[in-house]
Amino acid sequence: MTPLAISMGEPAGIGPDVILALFARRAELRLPPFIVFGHTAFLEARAQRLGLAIDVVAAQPGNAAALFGSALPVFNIGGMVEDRPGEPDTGAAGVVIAAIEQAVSAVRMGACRGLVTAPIHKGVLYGAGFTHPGHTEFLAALCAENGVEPLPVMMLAHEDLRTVPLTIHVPIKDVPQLITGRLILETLRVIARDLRARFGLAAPRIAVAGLNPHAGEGGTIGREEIEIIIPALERARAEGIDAVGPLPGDTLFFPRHWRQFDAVLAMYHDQALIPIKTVAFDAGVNVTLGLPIVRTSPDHGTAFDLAGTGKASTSSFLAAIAMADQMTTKSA
Ligand SMILES: NC(=O)C1=CN([C@@H]2O[C@H](COP(=O)(O)OP(=O)(O)OC[C@H]3O[C@@H](n4cnc5c(N)ncnc54)[C@H](O)[C@@H]3O)[C@@H](O)[C@H]2O)C=CC1
Ligand SMILES: NCC(=O)COP(=O)(O)O
Repeated sequence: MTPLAISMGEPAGIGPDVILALFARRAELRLPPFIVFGHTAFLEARAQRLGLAIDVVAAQPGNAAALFGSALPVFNIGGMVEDRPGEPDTGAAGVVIAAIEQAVSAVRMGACRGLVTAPIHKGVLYGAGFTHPGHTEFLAALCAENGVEPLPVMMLAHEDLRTVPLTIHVPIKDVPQLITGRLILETLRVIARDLRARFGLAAPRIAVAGLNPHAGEGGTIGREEIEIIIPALERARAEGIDAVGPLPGDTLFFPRHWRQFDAVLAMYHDQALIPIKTVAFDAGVNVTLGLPIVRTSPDHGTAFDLAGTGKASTSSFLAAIAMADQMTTKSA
């Protein structure tokens, strides 16, 4: 069976802990085979620290499934990575970045089915010269065809609540300038297409939040709704996209309201992520739409405070593996 690819993420964080903890329970959880793109010696050391009796073996995607029953298959990325939980080191950034690059390459070549990324620490990578805001944009760059990048769309998904931030990791002061009719329309196209293709929803219905309090209160508390969002929604509806809005962001996430929709397009990061992390921090999945590959991730970050302790919850990572498995099995 073609394995899933998992990128190791920030070594000072909980990503490696959670991968190892889940691998240790792979039979009980009936996990699909996966191969970790990371550093073998580091993963051995972290497993030992956590008291997990795991054999770590250098592998290739082609033999990962056969090894998975007896040892953790790792596509080794050369470099120096020390087992120092909670103590990030920019010296390991090259391995973290190369792990993502190699994993994407394996998925694009068909050697792996889909990609699950463990969390990276953006501040640490920026300190080492990484210029992409996060995985989402980096993955789009890695998936460029003839120099043209696909529009990557971040979705946080849990059961029937799915939220999408239109603008992602940008300062809040820049948000109004970044909200354009074109970005709204193109994002809605990606959401509608991937809700059909990846989530199997035949007729997706998308709610769109306003930017301003009370969605601008008829233009008296801001005019972005009237000047930008409403015209974009009219164009989307003319293309057959079932988009409703702009709806006030504060009442949209009242369960009776969001349950009427298959996804909510929010205008900025926290408007989209606070609701899902409030109702489903343990089981939310970050899935990137718009890419030619399947990519999922847990909704949490590196949690330096828990790294190396064995106390991190594995639920969200498990949900991310299950979603990648389901999406790639369907399309296989
Ligand atoms: N996909 C990714 O690569 C993501 C990366 N990050 C990055 O992670 C770093 C830290 O971000 P924070 O805002 O501190 O968020 P965080 O999710 O790392 O931690 C927030 C709080 O939640 C707790 N927590 C997180 N995951 C947990 C788990 N599995 N089990 C139990 N408790 C858990 C932490 O202990 C902490 O108290 C940042 O650099 C951020 O950019 C954040 C989200 C996703
Ligand atoms: N807040 C979500 C997050 O930080 C994940 O970003 P990305 O690395 O998936 O782009």
